Amino acid sequence: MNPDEKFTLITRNLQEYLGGDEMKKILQERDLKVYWGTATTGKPHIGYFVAMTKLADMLQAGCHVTILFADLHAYLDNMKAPWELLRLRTKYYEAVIKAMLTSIGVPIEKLRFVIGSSYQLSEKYTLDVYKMLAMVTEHDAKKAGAEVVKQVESPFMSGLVYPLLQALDEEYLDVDMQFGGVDQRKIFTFAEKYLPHLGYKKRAHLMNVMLGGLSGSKMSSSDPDSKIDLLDDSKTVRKKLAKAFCEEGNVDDNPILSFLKVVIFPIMSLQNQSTFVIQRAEKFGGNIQFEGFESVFNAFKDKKLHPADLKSGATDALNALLEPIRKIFESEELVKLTNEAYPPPPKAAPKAKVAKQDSAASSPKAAKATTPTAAAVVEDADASIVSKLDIVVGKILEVSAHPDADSLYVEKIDVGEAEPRTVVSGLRKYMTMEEMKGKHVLVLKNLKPATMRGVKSMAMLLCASNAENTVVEFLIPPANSAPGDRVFFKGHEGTPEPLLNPKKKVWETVQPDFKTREGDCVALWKGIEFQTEKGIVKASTLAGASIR
Ligand SMILES: N[C@@H](Cc1ccc(O)cc1)C(=O)O
Repeated sequence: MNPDEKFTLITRNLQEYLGGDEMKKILQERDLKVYWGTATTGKPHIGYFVAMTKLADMLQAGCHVTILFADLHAYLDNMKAPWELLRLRTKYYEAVIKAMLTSIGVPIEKLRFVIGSSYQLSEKYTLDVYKMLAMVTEHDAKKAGAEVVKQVESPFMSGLVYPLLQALDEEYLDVDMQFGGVDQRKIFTFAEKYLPHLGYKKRAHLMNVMLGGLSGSKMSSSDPDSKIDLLDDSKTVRKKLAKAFCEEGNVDDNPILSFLKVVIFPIMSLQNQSTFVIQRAEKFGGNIQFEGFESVFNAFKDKKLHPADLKSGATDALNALLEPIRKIFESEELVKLTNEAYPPPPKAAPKAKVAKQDSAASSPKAAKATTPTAAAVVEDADASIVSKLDIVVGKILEVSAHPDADSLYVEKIDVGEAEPRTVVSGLRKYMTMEEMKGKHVLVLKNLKPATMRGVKSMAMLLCASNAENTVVEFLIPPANSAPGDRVFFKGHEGTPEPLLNPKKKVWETVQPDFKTREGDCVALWKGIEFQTEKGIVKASTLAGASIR
């Protein structure tokens, strides 16, 4: 490969890169040195294939590739990985990433793997951190981390230090360029600005596209419906892809097409294949074949390729990538590591059966049959019906009076998604707009949207109210809550339904068992506390009150 060909391969399918001229200049003399870092937090999902595929390109183009397991960063970012679990998480990441690379045909012995804390605590590095602390403004540090570090109400200093260390890593890993998702952009430009202040060279930056989440926004480790775990079994993969957003003829907003474009086809091309086959039964017209991504893209755009067929082809291709990873993770050692690194929530209810059995849920008998003790939970899927509700923390961004109804407000609520949701609530009798604005609240996200006097409400605010219905107040999430934090009930954890089927009356079944506790106003379902990762949920003054 000549330098131009290398450059083309290194930069293909990227969303963006900075420092192309410098890269080209170096390529005239030698191969490039690059690193990709990952904070060892939640379990990696299939979105990571995008970066792995790119690393495969880079290796093919002669690059020296380093993978950084950024363990300290996982801790600095709001303790996404708690200190005790940090080593285990790092081991898990190492095993998963290596399995992914093997699965796409990358020879892992050609890569260098480094753990962040192995050099980030050295005297020299530490002194550089202090030097940066003395010259970076709080404003710049905050801005740099805004898309990467979890944003909370009372931010910790660790989140401000995070981008500083990421910038320094470029120097200490001795590379020409850093590669990462386009979400890293602000940290990358921060590094470009500050490394020269320390007398270090400014590096080039390469950014891959982010795979859209299956349900619309970005794929997130904390939203089980938005992501496909690398260890999901083939049936689950099929089911999740079947539900993914993929509108006929729509090529602009299509996670399935993106996945084919940035993962499947590049991997095929590295293996000198270009034919993509979608298996289809004879009675539906038999298999379909495509040469290159463009031909799939065009067929879909022209509505000659149906979403169901596209999904089916993508499912098979993805399952083929995941199968070797699943195999590797069957080993006793890795099963143990997985459980230790990601301890399952205590006494989790069996998830598998929850989905199909809810028809009986509308019968009051089924709902009342269980007692609030965790022991009663097991086996009976309906006993955990509450886990079907998708209740999350929201932040009220705006409130206005409904244009056509005296009792209603219209709010814009940030529920941790790309866009705030519009919510209509009958709260005008009970509180002022000023009392609502900026508040953290609980919202139920997966009721079927309802149009109220011409305004479509995309979620429901949960409130406590007294028996006479004269006092209504918000449920208050724990301190430091952030939009999108999910509410769960100990012993009844599960995956919420994407959208509740109104006929199954899940909300109607669960709601009568919602109460605030006598004495301390803690919100309960059948005596079990409303809880997020950060603590428990309460009403401010109403005890023994209903919740709706
Ligand atoms: N910021 C990266 C992790 C990372 C940390 C340190 C680095 O040097 C590089 C990358 C992420 O979001 O996962």
